[in-house]
Amino acid sequence: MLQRSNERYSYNPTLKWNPEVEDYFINAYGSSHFTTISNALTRPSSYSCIRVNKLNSTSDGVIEKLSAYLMDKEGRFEINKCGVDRLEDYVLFVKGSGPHMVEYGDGSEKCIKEIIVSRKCAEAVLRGAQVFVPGVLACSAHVEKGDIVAVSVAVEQPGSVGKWGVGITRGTVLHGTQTDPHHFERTGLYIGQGTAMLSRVGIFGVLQGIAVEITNKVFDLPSFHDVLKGDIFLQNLPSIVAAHALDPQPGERILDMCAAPGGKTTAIAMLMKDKGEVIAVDRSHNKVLDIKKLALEMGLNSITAYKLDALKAVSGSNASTDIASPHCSNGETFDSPGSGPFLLKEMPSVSVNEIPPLPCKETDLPCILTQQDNNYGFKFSEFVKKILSMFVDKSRLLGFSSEKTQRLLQLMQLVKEKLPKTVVGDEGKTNKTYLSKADVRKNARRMRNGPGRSQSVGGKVETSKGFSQSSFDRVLLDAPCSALGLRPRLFAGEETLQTLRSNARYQRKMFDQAVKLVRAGGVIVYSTCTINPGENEALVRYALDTYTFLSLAPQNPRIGGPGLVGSCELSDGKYEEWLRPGEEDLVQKFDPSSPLDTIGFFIAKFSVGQKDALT
Ligand SMILES: C[S@@+](CC[C@H](N)C(=O)[O-])C[C@H]1O[C@@H](n2cnc3c(N)ncnc32)[C@H](O)[C@@H]1O
Repeated sequence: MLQRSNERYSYNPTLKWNPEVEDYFINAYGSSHFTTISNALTRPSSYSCIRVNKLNSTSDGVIEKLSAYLMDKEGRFEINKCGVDRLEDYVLFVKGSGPHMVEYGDGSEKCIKEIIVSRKCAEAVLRGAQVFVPGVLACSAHVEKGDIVAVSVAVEQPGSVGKWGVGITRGTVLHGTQTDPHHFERTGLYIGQGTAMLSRVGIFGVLQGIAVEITNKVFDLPSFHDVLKGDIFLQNLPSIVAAHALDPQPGERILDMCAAPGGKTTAIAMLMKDKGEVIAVDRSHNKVLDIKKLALEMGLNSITAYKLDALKAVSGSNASTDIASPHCSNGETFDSPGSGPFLLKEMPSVSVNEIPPLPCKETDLPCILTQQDNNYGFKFSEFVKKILSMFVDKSRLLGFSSEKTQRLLQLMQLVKEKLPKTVVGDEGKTNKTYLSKADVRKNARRMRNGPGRSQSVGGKVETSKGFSQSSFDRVLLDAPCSALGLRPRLFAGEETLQTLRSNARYQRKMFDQAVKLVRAGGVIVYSTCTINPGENEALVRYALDTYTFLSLAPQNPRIGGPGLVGSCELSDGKYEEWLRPGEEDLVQKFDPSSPLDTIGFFIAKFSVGQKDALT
């Protein structure tokens, strides 16, 4: 048996990149600096940055309330004002610690029980979160509620045909011996130890809740889940700085083009003292609900949120949308479906009883799909994929990360609940019962909007048809991007030069819309949470060269470093141009390895002169 008591596992991950991307970054940053950045990305920032909602009357004494909350955590966390000019009176840093050596085991000679979590789950744990049920991939046999478990992470490994994969499926049982097929993953990267809040059966039997409460963490940062809701907001320092760069004034009309979950939208509304109009749009229905919920929690009335594709933000605009959307900073994958005719119309009838009981394992999926095809003589797999394709980026459909699988399972459950009740006869012929048109419409709405919608604040989301040209004083484009600045990051190999360039094309199309929407004399702020110059400095070059009436404007506060000057030759022989001398100090680039210890981030602020007829 594998004995883990008193063994020590140091936290020392190496970030894996696609080799082409690595070469490109080395060219941009220099070899040793890029290694430093890459290493910094594998660690969380050493502090949590908290924005206090000054406008909320209950926020009085929030520092005291926060201190009391942190004191309850055995006084492990120090709280300080951030010390940055203009942010000093409302931005706090809560200092964490790490990496720590964790002693795995309960001190006894017994074989240690373990769980393996998905990478996304591990990244959240390293930032202070607990392990939630959907994040658990595998678990030792016989784990019971209250057991001490060691938590490790399944990081993507090179698989067959050049693809990356975790090589482990949800629900896997770990046997604790060296002959366990998952021994390799189990000797992987350990991120802490905690107490199981559910038994093994429970963990794989429910869809949500805390699976493990982490007690010994490799990185010790507090969890702010549900703490002082409405009074404080956990936000990265550069995001707060981006809202300041926009410099919104009370009474103005502001557009936040990619706004969900609303971190910067609410920061902007606060800076405007909630006077004026902040229009926040996002293309995802559920995410628009998130913005509305946050605005309501914070008591901000100046915010109006709409569902809108920012590529069509100018009313009457017919910008092409045939470019794959980047996966954005918050790990967004499930966008709500578009408004096209929903597939219930074409939905075949299925025997409700035959849809496999949930939960089932990811490995079961191909089997379920084929079985259903065989059983019913229609392509059940196509049916499920069709539903899925409305929620996830098609190109990543086959990736089946644990979150996606979980979502698929939820969807299948929903399908099961909402399908017309049919009975399969002896000969396999179906006797159909039909739903009324109203039921069909209601079901379609439920499936489109997700099960939680009726519980959400506001429930309804308005779709905007776009806005008139030059109708905003200021526009923030916090663009969806490759998110290669987010920390901690345990794997980066999924991004290729091709995906990075596709992101850049997408961002330029969005920027074109921003330029049309802002008035002459107004301001555009462009930001990303990536260190990729193709999505940052090259966007600035595109903007300045395409729209000669734009100029880079100074930012206040400016605490980030300079942008990259120069250009680089790409693999297809084309050149990517970055900044020109003199421009570098007008943008701010947050380097994750700098003493500010932030995520990687980029901000450019443009002043808009007299627009020419072409825009
Ligand atoms: C970087 S996140 C925005 C974070 C947000 N600004 C904040 O501070 O909380 C990018 C957002 O862009 C949205 N998005 C992606 N493509 C979009 C599009 N075509 N139109 C509108 N929103 C889009 C995503 O849904 C995601 O919420």
